[in-house]
Parts: sequence; structure tokens; C-alpha cells
Amino acid sequence: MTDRLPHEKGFHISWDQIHRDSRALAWRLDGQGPDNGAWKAVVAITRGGMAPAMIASRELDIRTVDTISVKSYDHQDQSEAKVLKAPDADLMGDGTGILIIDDLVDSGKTLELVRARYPKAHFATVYAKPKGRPQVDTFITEVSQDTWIFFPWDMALQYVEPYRGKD
Ligand SMILES: O=P(O)(O)OC[C@H]1O[C@H](OP(=O)(O)OP(=O)(O)O)[C@H](O)[C@@H]1O
Ligand code: HPA
Ligand SMILES: [Mg+2]
Repeated sequence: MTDRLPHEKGFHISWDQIHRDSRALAWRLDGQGPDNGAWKAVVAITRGGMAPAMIASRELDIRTVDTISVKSYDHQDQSEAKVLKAPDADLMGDGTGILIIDDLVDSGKTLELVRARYPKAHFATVYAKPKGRPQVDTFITEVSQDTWIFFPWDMALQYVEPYRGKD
């Protein structure tokens, strides 16, 4: 199901926009790590966090990149969040110096689950909705709770009827 729900506004993000916003996130995080400003590693929350984490780790010149797989939605239907794959335990410790990146925080359930495992990590998302804000340490753009964000990897260019040609 890719149509937005009736009560929701659609916020369509292009590849260019997510690239710019992910870069802005990286620049905001630069020099903010606990070890003289340095970060130990980047961890992407898959799958949506992988593109922003790739862009941020490139900007910050961090080559240690791991993933945590959390599934909390089936398309637009929320279910209970589950960890399907954990990152390297020796790397993570309690999360100190680890930059955990996701594309967005919505209800905050995903970050809450990951935060419980790595309480000392820094949590960063590109976009944030109000309910999830308490779970995120750094983000770039806030959108209203009733906005559904459409990411470029979930969309395709398609023909649109001219305005005049519509019924
Ligand atoms: O704050 P929450 O309400 O938990 O929602 C945010 C999470 O939901 C989406 O992931 P999803 O579980 O759909 O998986 P995906 O990243 O593989 O698309 C999104 O990428 C975030 O990770
Ligand atoms: O607004 C959203 N867009 C895409 N995926 C999501 N997962 C939770 N909220 C959203
Ligand atoms: Mg996700």
C-alpha cells in the first residue's frame, strides 16, 4: 500500500533532498563524539537508516559501520518492534562513542528499543515527528505527526495526467 492514509499529509523526499539533509546531519554531529570529539563507529538502523548512515559516515570519515535490524512496520501498519539482527557486541559495549543513525523517528518505538540496549549511544535521525522527539538526540527536520514521509527508495517517477485533462 503506497497511497497515503486519508488523515495524513504526504511529504515526498527526493534523493537530492535526503543527500543534503543527511550531509547536514553529519556536519551537525562532527566533533560531538565523546573521545575528543571523535566517534568510534556508525551503526545504521536497517533498512531506512542505511542511506543516511552511508552518507554521514562518508562525511565524518568513519569506516567502522555496523547495522542493527529493527522491524516495526509492515508498510504503513505498525506492529511490535523486534530486533532481527544485532551489531557486534564487542564494538557496541554500552553504546559509548557509537553514533546510531536512522532515517526518521515517528512514534519513537524503534529508538526506544535500541536505546534500551545501548543507553550511552548517540541517536540521530534525519527527520523527526513530535511523538518521537524525546528519543532522538540530533535531527535535521521536524514534520507534523500526521505527515507520512515518502522516501525516494519507496517511489518511482511516473506519468501524471495534465491538470486540464483530469475528470
Ligand atoms: O519511531 P517509529 O514509530 O518506531 O518509526 C520509525 C521507524 O520505522 C521505519 O522503519 P521500518 O520498521 O518500517 O523498517 P525499514 O527501515 O526496513 O523500512 C523507519 O525507517 C524507522 O526505522
Ligand atoms: O512517515 C513515515 N514514512 C516512512 N516510513 C515510516 N515509518 C514510520 N513512519 C514513517
Ligand atoms: Mg527503519
